[in-house]
Amino acid sequence: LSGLDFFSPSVWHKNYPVAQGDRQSPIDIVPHQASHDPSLDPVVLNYDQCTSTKISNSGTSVVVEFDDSDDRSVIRGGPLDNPYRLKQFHFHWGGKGCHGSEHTVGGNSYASELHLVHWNAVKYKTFGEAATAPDGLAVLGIFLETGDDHRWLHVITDALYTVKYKGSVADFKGFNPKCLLPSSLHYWTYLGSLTTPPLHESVIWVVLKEPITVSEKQLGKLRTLLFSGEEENERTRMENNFRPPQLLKGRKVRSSN
Ligand SMILES: Cc1cc(C)cc(S(N)(=O)=O)c1
Ligand SMILES: [Zn+2]
Repeated sequence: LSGLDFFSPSVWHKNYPVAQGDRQSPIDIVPHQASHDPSLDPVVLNYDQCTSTKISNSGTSVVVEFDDSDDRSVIRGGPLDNPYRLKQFHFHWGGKGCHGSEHTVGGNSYASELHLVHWNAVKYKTFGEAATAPDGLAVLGIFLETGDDHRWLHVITDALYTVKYKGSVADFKGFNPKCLLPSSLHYWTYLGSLTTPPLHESVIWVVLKEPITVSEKQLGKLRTLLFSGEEENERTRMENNFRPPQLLKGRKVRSSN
């Protein structure tokens, strides 16, 4: 089995017909076609009280989970009518030297993309319920470009050996993702979906314009993860776990200032 069998966007529509829906993600963002909307407020991230709980290998990415039993860490403002509670973050990346972001900008990919997933706990009782509602989730997308080492990413990459195989989970406490934010919170926003099955059309996307910088060495450590489980005799490296851009289908992308 090649890595392709573990991550095959081109066949998802067979089991998930919504893959060909009207608000699928990711998309190619064309900056000059995005409409600047002066009514768009800045996005506000209250991550001060948030701490992580677990790190896991979901079989498609490495996921850091948070305690979302109260509003200790939320995103609000921007295009959002309510505060959305931080649930988890994860990454998408390419193969050695290849690009691996999901959203592209003017047709250009970044090396990787970080997704901070939040849910609308004002309107919905559980994450699962929010994940199927049109305004249920808000995902903050941050591009990663290669250059110098990121001074805090090593906290995550140093823990990856504990979750090498699909299905593994390990304690991962005390990590605050505010250290992964770029200096500017200027963003593009549009209505979209989860980018891996079940591809629910439940995401308000907020994609930051400014990338963060990580080193090729740090990205390479993400590729030591495996798509496969410990019991499988195939050792399939986790890489190229990104879905390509989907059709805009008439949607408008708005731009904060
Ligand atoms: C399947 C899935 C679940 C979650 C929570 C988030 C995503 S994504 N990549 O759209 O942020 C995908
Ligand atoms: Zn994602």
